[in-house]
Amino acid sequence: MIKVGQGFDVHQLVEGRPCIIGGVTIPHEKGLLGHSDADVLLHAISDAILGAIGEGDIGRHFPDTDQAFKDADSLKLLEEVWVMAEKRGLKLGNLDATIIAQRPKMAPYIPQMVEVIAKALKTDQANVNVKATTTEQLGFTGRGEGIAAQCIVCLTA
Ligand SMILES: Nc1ccn([C@@H]2O[C@H](COP(=O)(O)O)[C@@H](O)[C@H]2O)c(=O)n1
Ligand SMILES: C[C@@]1(CO)OP(=O)(O)OP(=O)(O)OC[C@H]1O
Repeated sequence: MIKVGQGFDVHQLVEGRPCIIGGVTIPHEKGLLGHSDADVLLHAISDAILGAIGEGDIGRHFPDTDQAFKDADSLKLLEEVWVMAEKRGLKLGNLDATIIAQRPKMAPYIPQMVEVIAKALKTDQANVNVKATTTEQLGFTGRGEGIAAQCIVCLTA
């Protein structure tokens, strides 16, 4: 059995917040705003997994109206989502994710993101691909107002 899912998320970039992406804190003059730590990449991955198993999205499981998730570590949320996939007898086939950001430069941090994500999903790093693109200064990402991420996953029984 093969299950596929896709996820997409956006968070605003503001001053006074840490810039945490893929479980890695990246030095930057702005950080991502959210109820949780606003890790846009881990949210897109979580939503892709939840999509693959027909379980809606992270807002359904970890509501932003619940103080329990205020400043929540999104890596812990991803680990909880992964338990739901494992309970269905599923393993990660592979995932492919894209961070959409004009700045900061993600490339130096991507190997560490892959390591963190592979560990959370109990898989080989070869099954996890993370990449980044600018939008050539166009749109909200291009103006540095926010960062987006998207992900597709393939889960196998
Ligand atoms: N925030 C980003 C955006 C891009 N990269 C890397 O730079 C390459 C060129 O980006 P383009 O948008 O001009 O295609 C891209 O392939 C990424 O490797 C990055 O590290 N951080
Ligand atoms: C992650 C959660 C946790 O309350 O809060 P946010 O950081 O606001 O992130 P979002 O991508 O809007 O998803 C909703 C919530 O699940």
